[in-house]
Amino acid sequence: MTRRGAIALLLSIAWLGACRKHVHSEPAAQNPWLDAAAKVSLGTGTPAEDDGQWTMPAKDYANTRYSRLTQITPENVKDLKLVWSQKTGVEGGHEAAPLVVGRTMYVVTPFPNHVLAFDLEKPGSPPKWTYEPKPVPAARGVACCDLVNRGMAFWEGRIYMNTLDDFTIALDAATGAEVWRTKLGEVTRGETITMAPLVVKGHVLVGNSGGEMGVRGWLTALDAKTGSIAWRAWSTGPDRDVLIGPEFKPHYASDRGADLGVRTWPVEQWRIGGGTVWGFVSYDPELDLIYYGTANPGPWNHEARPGDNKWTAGIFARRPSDGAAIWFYQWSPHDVYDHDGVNENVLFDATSADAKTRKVLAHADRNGYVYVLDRVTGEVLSAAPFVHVSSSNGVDLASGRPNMVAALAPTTGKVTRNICPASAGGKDWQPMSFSPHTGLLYIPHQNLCMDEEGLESNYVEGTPYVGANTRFYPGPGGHRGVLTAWNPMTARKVWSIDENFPVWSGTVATATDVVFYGTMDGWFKAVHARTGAELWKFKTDSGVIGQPVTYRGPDGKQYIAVLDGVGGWAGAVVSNDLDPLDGTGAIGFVHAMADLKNATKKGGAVYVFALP
Ligand SMILES: O=C(O)c1cc(C(=O)O)c2c(n1)C(=O)C(=O)c1cc(C(=O)O)[nH]c1-2
Repeated sequence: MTRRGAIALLLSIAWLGACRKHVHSEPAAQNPWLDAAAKVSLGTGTPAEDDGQWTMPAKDYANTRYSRLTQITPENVKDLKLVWSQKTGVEGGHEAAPLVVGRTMYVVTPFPNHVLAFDLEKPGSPPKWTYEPKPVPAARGVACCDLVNRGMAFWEGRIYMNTLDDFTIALDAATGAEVWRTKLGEVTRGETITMAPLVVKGHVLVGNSGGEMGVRGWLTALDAKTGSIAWRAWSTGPDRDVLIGPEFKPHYASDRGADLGVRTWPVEQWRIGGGTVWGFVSYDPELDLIYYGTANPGPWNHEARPGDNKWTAGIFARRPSDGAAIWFYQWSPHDVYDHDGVNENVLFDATSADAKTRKVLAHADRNGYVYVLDRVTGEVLSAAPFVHVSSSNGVDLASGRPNMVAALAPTTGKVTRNICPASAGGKDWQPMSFSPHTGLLYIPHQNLCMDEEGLESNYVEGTPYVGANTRFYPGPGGHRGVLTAWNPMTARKVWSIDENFPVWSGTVATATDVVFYGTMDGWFKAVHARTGAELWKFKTDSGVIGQPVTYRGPDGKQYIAVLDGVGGWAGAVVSNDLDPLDGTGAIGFVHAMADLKNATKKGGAVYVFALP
């Protein structure tokens, strides 16, 4: 078949798969944490937030993206109207959540990372101030997956932001004046920053990107007042660099022992071994622990790095004051697929069928499993596939390790086919929401498999260090995107909506059982949280990969806001003007996205909706 023929076939398969809705049921295992009688609640670890505002991308420290606002309901959401919209002035992958603090909305764009403050009190919400940090253009050349920025954080009168060229900056929220800026990394080494900072007890927590460039990952805490660096916890290397000390008590034996961040790697490989920290950070104020994931070990070609490659592709619990590691768990020991481990961790309380209550976290990993972990100890309570998984056969709860299918591990010079999920995973960075009202997670994700061939790779500072040829294509069913409503206490899908393109936006859930999400072909949708029934949709100019938010405006009304501007890894074919006929583009993602150019165009705007 010709390449064009193959693409046409792929398109028609994908189209057939678009927008179907499924209701699913599978028997649950014998596990008191997997039982219809198990209950969830927001729990004592979640402080009561002011639902009128949205001060951090994840809404709250627990990363719920859940709002208690009730004006917009399943009955009246069909009447939602666009009340204002403004272009950001930048066209590219807009992944950020707008922040709303008091009477102002704050938006950050992809590179060059402009910040816009909109006055919500004036008609049309005109800009109040803008800030341009002027990152160096060289940062564009080393970002792996588009030039994105996932948002900012508000804390005590200041806005905290990161730039693609490795600065963290504090701005006066009232005026946009720069208060301090601190350089955290080196673009010349391939380091960038795309993640949203989180402020915890006066520390701004920031992690780096560059796992595809031989960067060594870290999470850094800065003093929110002064910008000075309080601590840095590396994701590889000796215990002293990883801030592993006497308090470190991982649940699984394979995470215990001295200097595993060195000893689980070939000599010196940990220095260029990845484990970057580019996802969302959660915080439990009661346990006083932060939770965050570490990304893939580098290079992708795993034959260059035998061993578990600690502490990559896992999750750390740390104390925010000094960064001390408390526990670690590795989703994907010796990750062979770039499955990373940075997806968000949503904190809530769970009561098992036998009436034991534990503080847990839920995590939908790129490796295809939704995990529920005890967040005090790091023990895995359950792990169940939420997408088609061929690369492993379940997770062994005794060891915590996935049962990998050896025959599907890619090798150098040979193409291994039908690896599911693809490198981008069952779900990538796009954050899910959690409703304590329905007890469900609303997971935006993709349905992609891949073929992969390992390549020899040599490390040259500041250049790609991947060592793999990959080719992504739709998974079973032919649709490339899914919104799944998932019960973490039965490990069952309750309903799902198939979308033609990967669902690369965040989701938000409200107390009235409305869930919002966006599609890469530019639909912003509201669905019923209990059934998945479509209730409303609006067509934006460009595809939506941003994180929707909801807030109470100065007039007392409930608003919904979202950014459009297609891009990210999945949308790089449009945002980076890649040739749709060259399937190797964006490390093989373009092969699955050749038709996106026909469905949407570049953009970048904020859209705000309300009832009349
Ligand atoms: O290893 C890394 O440092 C790193 C960084 C990033 C990033 O900063 O955007 C992504 C990834 N990896 C990655 O694996 C990935 O799937 C991904 C998707 C996206 C996106 O914004 O759509 N970024 C990234």
